[in-house]
Amino acid sequence: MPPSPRPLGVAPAPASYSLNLFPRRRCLPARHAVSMAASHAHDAHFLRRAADVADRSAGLASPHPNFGCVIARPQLETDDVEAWVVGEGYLYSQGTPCAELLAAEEAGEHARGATAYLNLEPDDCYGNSTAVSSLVQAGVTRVVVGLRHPLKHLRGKAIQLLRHQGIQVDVVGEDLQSKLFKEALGSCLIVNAPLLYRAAFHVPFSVLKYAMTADGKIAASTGHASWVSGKASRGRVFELRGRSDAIIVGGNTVRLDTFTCVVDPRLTARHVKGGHVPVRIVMSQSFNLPEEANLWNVHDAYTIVATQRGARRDLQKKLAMKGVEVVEFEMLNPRDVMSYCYDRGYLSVLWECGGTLAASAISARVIHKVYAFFAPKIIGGVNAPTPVGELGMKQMTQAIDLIDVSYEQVDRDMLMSGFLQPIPDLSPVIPSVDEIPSVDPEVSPYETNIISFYKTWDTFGAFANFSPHPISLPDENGDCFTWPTVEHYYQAHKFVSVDNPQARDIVQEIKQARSPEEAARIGRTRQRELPELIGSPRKLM
Ligand SMILES: Nc1c(N[C@@H]2O[C@H](COP(=O)(O)O)[C@@H](O)[C@H]2O)[nH]c(=O)[nH]c1=O
Repeated sequence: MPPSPRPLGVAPAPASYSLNLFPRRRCLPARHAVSMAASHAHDAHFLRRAADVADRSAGLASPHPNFGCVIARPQLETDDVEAWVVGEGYLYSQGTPCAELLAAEEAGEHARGATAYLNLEPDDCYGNSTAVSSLVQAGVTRVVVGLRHPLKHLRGKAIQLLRHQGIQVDVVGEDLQSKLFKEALGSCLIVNAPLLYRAAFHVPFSVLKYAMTADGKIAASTGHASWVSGKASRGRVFELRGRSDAIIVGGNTVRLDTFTCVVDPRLTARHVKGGHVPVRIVMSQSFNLPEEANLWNVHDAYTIVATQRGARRDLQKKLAMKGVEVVEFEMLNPRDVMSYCYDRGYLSVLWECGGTLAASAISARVIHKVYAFFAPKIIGGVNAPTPVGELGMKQMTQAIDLIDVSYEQVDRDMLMSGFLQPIPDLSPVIPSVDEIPSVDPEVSPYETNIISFYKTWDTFGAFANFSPHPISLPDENGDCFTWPTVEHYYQAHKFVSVDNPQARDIVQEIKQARSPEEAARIGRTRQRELPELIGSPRKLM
């Protein structure tokens, strides 16, 4: 609870201010009308604080975003800007009062003439006790917004409503352009990275977490893994789980830990009593799972087993009797499971799986961030498992570079975290249709019917060659063949029109490639090595 501010004894300040950025050291008498320019430095400071406040709802508010609201007004009696905060709040669960209402209630009369800082444009606009009505009734005269709402049907609505109520609304990157906002904007993006990724890619924000010894192993060759990382690191893992809607492990993790009686995983966020308990998802194509396991105790947490259609129906029934939900997929793969999680409203998923499944998820481009705990120990073991299995990369130059990498020591361990794909910054975004004429009458709202699909994770990424979905087409003999991806089909058809056994072998090799990346690598390499086998383009269909 911020210290209650001393009344300034002033009438609500006008909507715009002019602040003496270098106030004289002596305290001005409080009766002086407070005037302050919207100082970018102060705005950035409070916006960053709003993002930090919003982060308190991580894992609790899903599928709602993490909203934070800080209401502040200058107090000339003190240089301590923290004392300028008169109220703050965050959405602490679904169906609870919005952050703006909580902040306004805390600020009371001190909200009049103050500025409200929001990490994200509110979503609930219409009706009482909503973000907009709370700010209007509180009497704030200015609102600073970090990010417009990323969901198109909500984008720009609250901003427009607040402006219609005569409140000055400054959006970072639009009305507020200054490098001073770089860090605060970064905080606004990160605190809602799950929502931004979900809105952009239509899959939950996925984090791959593993603990690895200094010699690159996640367990001994026997599978024994208790523990690689220390207690403090495992505490951080509990926090990560507490922010996630679901945790994913492979069947091997359950089998291994249970059969070797090593650590029968529970995958619960045991750091706080009564904290958020994520769903546990086991991906197992064969359904070759133990009848008894901690994970089947649904009193700890809800458990889902994702499997291939028809796998071990007898065991499915037994687990279903224990309250485990079994979901069957035509072809069990990370992207389909993530689409399923998207449909269930999950924002954030934590993958705590073995290397095979981790590689498959990375290849399917559903992993967005990595948390790697490095432990200062050596275990050795030629067959000891490693964090990521086969990605089809044969040259180090193909390695995926992490971006926005952070390093942190956690007791004796080192935590490295980084993004595999940049946070999709949906701002500056196209303002909602009815705002466009006021923004730029020349721009038709339908200008944006051009689509791009450079990457499989673009909105229309399904049109990209690498998009992980099969296509069935007649081959040169007229027989229907199902290609794993368009890339497989494209690379193979460089060689089909040459009647040569080597060319036919290459086509077979590409057909068997386990990923579009591998198909591309084979096609390009063979094309470079044997240009004479490249056929003249002919009707491919
Ligand atoms: N051994 C190991 C990890 N192993 C992961 O944690 C799971 C067991 O966690 P729990 O079910 O909470 O006991 C296990 O299934 C595997 O996914 N994680 C780590 O952070 N550090 C470690 O040293």
